[in-house]
Amino acid sequence: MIEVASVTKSFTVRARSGRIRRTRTTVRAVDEVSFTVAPGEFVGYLGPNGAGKSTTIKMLTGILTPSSGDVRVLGMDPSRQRTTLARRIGVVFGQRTTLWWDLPLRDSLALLRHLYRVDTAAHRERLAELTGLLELGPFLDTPVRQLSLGQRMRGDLAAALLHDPQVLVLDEPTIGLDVVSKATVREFLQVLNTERGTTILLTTHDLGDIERLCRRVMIIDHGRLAYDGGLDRLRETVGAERVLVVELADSGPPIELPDVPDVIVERVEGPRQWLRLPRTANPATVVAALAQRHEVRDIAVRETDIEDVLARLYRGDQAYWCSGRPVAP
Ligand SMILES: Nc1ncnc2c1ncn2[C@@H]1O[C@H](COP(=O)(O)OP(=O)(O)OP(=O)(O)O)[C@@H](O)[C@H]1O
Repeated sequence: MIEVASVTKSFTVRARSGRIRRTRTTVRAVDEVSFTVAPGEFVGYLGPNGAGKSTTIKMLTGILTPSSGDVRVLGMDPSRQRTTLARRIGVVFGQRTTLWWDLPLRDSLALLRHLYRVDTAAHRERLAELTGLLELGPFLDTPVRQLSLGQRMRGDLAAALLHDPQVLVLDEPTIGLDVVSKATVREFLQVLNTERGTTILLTTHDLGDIERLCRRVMIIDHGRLAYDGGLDRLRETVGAERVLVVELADSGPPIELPDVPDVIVERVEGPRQWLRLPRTANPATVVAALAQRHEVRDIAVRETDIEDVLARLYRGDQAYWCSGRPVAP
């Protein structure tokens, strides 16, 4: 559905070096990136600021042409077949709108019907469906400029999906939204993916989006694909720790477990203690060692926040890798 093979995109940047002299430098925004996205997948595309996410998305949608390598979306070359491709994919840039500012939302969507060449009956049916799912009814007749950010984003999603595309590419669709609007957008995307089978590539800095929606994540850093796989494997690969929250029968000093080294008590609150375990430690062994020495009332295992995992990765605590195999930075 989406095939990216050894794609590089370089930009030439001119900078002033002195009062008159200008120097040219080349920035490799995307550097030899390869991945494929199969039909029906929901993939998160992550990376720190300036990593190369938007540049990749612009190449997938034909806005930018790769400097080298090959991009195929639905079998098409996006930069050469941009118009044809536009009728088969949906694109949402959270920071921009495709809607006409002065027109009521309904009229903007009607104009897009002509651009996408959707016939009237199909448009009516699709609009009714999207109006229901995205709860557009109360503001369909409001000019776009008067919509709240959350309402506008729902309008933009409807605009991107009016022509029933097989692939949806989203660049920060929940940016700036409140918790309720975020939940509406996420629920909608989930339905779209699971019930309609729409293939979705989602770029976001919001890890809530990723944790709730994506089975697979790709991480790009300095233009290179640094990870491609599941969130769980990412936690394991980064060597993230787990925390055991233990509730003892009585308050006491920090727990000591000489048989299980590397377990650190990070917090004590009355009878409750927080034990940090390295990823390699088996929680069952720790629980057994605890039970031998203490009367345990309750125990819960807490996975490390994916935010911490990514912060470690972005700081460069780990070697670069792809598909579990380290690759040179
Ligand atoms: N038109 C351009 N000319 C020169 N450099 C560019 C251009 N577009 C992007 N870049 C550079 O390419 C790199 C990648 O930028 P890109 O916008 O793809 O990052 P991003 O991952 O989308 O970042 P963010 O999360 O901040 O949106 C950055 O160093 C950026 O400055």
